[in-house]
Amino acid sequence: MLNISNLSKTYLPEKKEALKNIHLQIQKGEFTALLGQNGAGKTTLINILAGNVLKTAGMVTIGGYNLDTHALETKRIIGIVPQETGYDSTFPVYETLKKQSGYFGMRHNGATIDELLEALYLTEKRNSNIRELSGGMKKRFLIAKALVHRPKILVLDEPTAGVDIEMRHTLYDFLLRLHQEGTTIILTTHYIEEAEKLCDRVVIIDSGRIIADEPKTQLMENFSREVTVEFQFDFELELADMAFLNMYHPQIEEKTRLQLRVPKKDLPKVVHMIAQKNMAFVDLGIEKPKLEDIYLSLIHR
Ligand SMILES: Nc1ncnc2c1ncn2[C@@H]1O[C@H](COP(=O)(O)OP(=O)(O)OP(=O)(O)O)[C@@H](O)[C@H]1O
Repeated sequence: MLNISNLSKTYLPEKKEALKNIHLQIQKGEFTALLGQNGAGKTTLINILAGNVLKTAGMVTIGGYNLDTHALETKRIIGIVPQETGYDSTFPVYETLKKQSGYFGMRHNGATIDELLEALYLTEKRNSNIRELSGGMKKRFLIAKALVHRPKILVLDEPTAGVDIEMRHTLYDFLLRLHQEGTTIILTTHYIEEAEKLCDRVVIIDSGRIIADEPKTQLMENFSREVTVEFQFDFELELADMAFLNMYHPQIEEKTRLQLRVPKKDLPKVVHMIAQKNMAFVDLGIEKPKLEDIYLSLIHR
């Protein structure tokens, strides 16, 4: 669906290398998170796909069309939701979406626009000037604008930044529905829980390079070889009595909870070691690392 090879971008005149030899293949129907710190190169990549920034080297095909030779065709396949909310216009919402449809030769898609306005909670604002929308409404308007031509791929550059929590969850539901209906989605975000909740693949960019690209479950699996295990007892514990567990870094919380860091393969052994000491626990919890921990450990590696 999207094929990026040897993609590089150097901004002149400072010769800032924003992307360094990027390779990325996105299959139809994937929901991919593109993560990276400020300045990692995410927006540059999206702007290249949108045709707003010229690449320095490499090849991009979108839905089989080469971006260099078939720019117009690529625009029909992809919908881009830009990061900035500086989008300003004195035109009304509905009229702008209608005009946007016109660019793609879609003249009778009033029903699609109505549906989008409804799903994005903008129906009441259909006749308002875009300038009068709040930041969060503008974001939703930009999503509608990217979708009026029913693109097969939707790319969103931090769609939920500055959007309140309730509306963020509404957007998650909207994106999940869109994905279920077959749209391929690429999402950049700084909210790791967003990637965790929505995406099935995680690509991490650092200083213009892809440093991780894996199915989310695989990435988490690779990093979750060690888990935190917490045993709850109904009597008070002494750290000195836990020396037999020293290799698992024992810690006592609120006198009755014992926390250990245990490689997964040692879990049965640890339970056995505790049972052998006649320490009957009343509850047991296992905490796997979160995507956030994995992300931080990768970019600081
Ligand atoms: N027009 C430009 N001219 C020169 N340098 C630029 C330009 N646009 C971006 N850069 C630089 O390229 C690098 C990548 O920037 P980019 O905006 O792609 O990062 P990002 O990952 O989207 O960051 P953020 O999370 O802050 O949006 C940064 O060092 C940035 O300063």
